[in-house]
Amino acid sequence: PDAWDVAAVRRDFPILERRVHGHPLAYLDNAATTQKPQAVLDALDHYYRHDNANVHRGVHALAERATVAFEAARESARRFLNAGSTREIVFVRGTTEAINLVASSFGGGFAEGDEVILTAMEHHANIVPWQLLRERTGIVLRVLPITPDGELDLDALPGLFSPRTRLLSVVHVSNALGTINPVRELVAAARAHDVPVLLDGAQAVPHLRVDVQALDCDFYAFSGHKLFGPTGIGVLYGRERLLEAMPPYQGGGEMIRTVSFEQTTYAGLPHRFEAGTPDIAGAIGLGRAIEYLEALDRDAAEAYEQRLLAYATECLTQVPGLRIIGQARDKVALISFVMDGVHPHDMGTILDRRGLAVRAGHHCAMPVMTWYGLPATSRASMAFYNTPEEIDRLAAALQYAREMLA
Ligand SMILES: Cc1ncc(COP(=O)(O)O)c(CNc2co[nH]c2=O)c1O
Repeated sequence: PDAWDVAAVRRDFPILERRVHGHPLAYLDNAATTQKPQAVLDALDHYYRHDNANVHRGVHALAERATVAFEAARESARRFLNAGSTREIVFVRGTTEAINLVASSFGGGFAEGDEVILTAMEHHANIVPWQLLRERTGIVLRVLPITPDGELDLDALPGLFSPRTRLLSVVHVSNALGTINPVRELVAAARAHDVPVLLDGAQAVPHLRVDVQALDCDFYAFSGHKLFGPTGIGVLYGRERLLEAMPPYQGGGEMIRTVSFEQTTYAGLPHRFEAGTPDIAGAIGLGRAIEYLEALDRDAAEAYEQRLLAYATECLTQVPGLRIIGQARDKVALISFVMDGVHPHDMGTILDRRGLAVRAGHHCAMPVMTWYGLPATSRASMAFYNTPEEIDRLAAALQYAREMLA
């Protein structure tokens, strides 16, 4: 019997009752953003209805309540990542801003000729910030290749380290391929060269438990909207020792202690990296999403998703002319695919007309598409509220597309 009651979980997500083009919505685009449980929607409404005020330094009741709720969300994020201290939890807009913050503040100290190791599997959010840093500082980017199955070519990793290597920045789970990278192995390899590691956790956190102390990584980034929380809020975990030595990312209120035209002193961690009025409601919503996840049986959810991935892989493999892109041994419930004779955008439209929401395109991972010689793929990305029936509808629609267009 299923330890995972998907019908009960689906009742937590109002939007899943929607119909699209006259069909029940089958939302299979979770890698782009996830849907939100009622508890998160209630938390956002409750905050604005009962507790809204600006945070920190407030001397009135509402400001105190808002500050307590905001900092409680930070504690939830700390607990979720098992960070050692809330001083290591910086609220950002999302994974993109988290990586830009590290590139700008931590990378700002890099010298011409210093090296950053990336991989060919990265999302643009973990490529372009390093290219912007390269333009400013003259650093060198080294790229770890991937294999035809969509795994990192680990044999090539040792040769990429040099005495000039300053950082290894790598995706934990690929949004284009679904690959789960062996991040503990990657951190151990970097540690052997005394090189810090940033992990892009955007696609990992909705599927896997993350323990930054066990991983021994130096930075970990994720977005609230991939974790059943609001958009516009995310978290950068930074090892306290490193954050303490980093200059501020942005200047303004909240991040200062004293300001004069002669000299300004900065706030301590983590507020030094949080200039301006934060996304208070977003942080509270994220904290609520984390509590929602913590109340679930995460082992059962992971096992359910893996069964769904196996079923979907079996169903799609049987569709004539369909090729799955990314066959790593360790994957989250995400399948990229192409079909001979049907462009992914046409495929997306056909599926949409049947209420099936998938993503078509390069998924902000153009180097991955280039590696496979493809302009784009279709991508079905599942969460623990998707069902085998939705996979059956997807497979039937793919068969239809094949008969109509190929
Ligand atoms: C691996 C990875 N890194 C970084 C990001 C950027 O996150 P953001 O700052 O919250 O936008 C994404 C978002 N990935 C996707 C966004 O839309 N479709 C996707 O696959 C991602 O999948």
